[in-house]
Amino acid sequence: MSKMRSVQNDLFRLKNIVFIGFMGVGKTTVGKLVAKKLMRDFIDIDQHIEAKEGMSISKIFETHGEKYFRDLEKQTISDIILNQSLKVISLGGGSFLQKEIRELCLEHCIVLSIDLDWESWLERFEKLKKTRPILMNKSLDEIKELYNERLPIYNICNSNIDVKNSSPESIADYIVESLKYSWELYDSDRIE
Ligand SMILES: Nc1ncnc2c1ncn2[C@@H]1O[C@H](COP(=O)(O)OP(=O)(O)OP(=O)(O)O)[C@@H](O)[C@H]1O
Ligand SMILES: O=C(O)C1=C[C@@H](O)[C@@H](O)[C@H](O)C1
Ligand SMILES: [Mg+2]
Repeated sequence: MSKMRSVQNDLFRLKNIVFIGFMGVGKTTVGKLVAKKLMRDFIDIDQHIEAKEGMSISKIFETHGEKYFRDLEKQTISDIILNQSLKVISLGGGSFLQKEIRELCLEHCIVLSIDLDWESWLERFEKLKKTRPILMNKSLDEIKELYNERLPIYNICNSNIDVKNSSPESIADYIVESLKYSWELYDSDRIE
């Protein structure tokens, strides 16, 4: 009995891994670590846009408005996903709300949602509020409403990762182990 790796399996292994989730849950922090552990290149969409535009996300919102940023986000993500493979990509927290981005990611990538409960998220709020324009000028009640509104969208994914009380390193280890397991499972299904 020999183990044959099919073309389909090779394609599965080439897929980009995409992290989604609410602002500040750790997509950038964990994505970078996962990329390193899998020896893949890492792309953070917010950082990519900042470099391309030569200004911070806050400044882009301030100068051009949110619509301009959302269009840029859609264009950037589509271009990367349709033209690159084997990457680990962390999306901006609001991008998955756009239907086109969601459909593209779900069709072409492995989509992992990083989930952090509201109480744990609140502990990070002070650190986040200066650099996330969406959090500025909003009361905590309004932010909680936004958090709850977005939850069902982040649940449209291939897998949810609950990160409460875990260090970035241990979250990344867990994700890498789970991915390797699913790749092996896929292999063993194909024993001929
Ligand atoms: N597992 C963790 N435990 C404690 N702090 C964390 C953890 N993961 C990330 N952080 C901290 O939380 C903050 C936000 O993390 P990060 O920038 O990775 O979030 P993000 O999901 O990429 O946010 P955004 O959607 O705004 O890009 C950072 O200060 C980071 O150091
Ligand atoms: O959740 C959001 O809407 C955002 C999250 C950040 O990653 C940035 O993309 C930007 O601040 C908007
Ligand atoms: Mg980020």
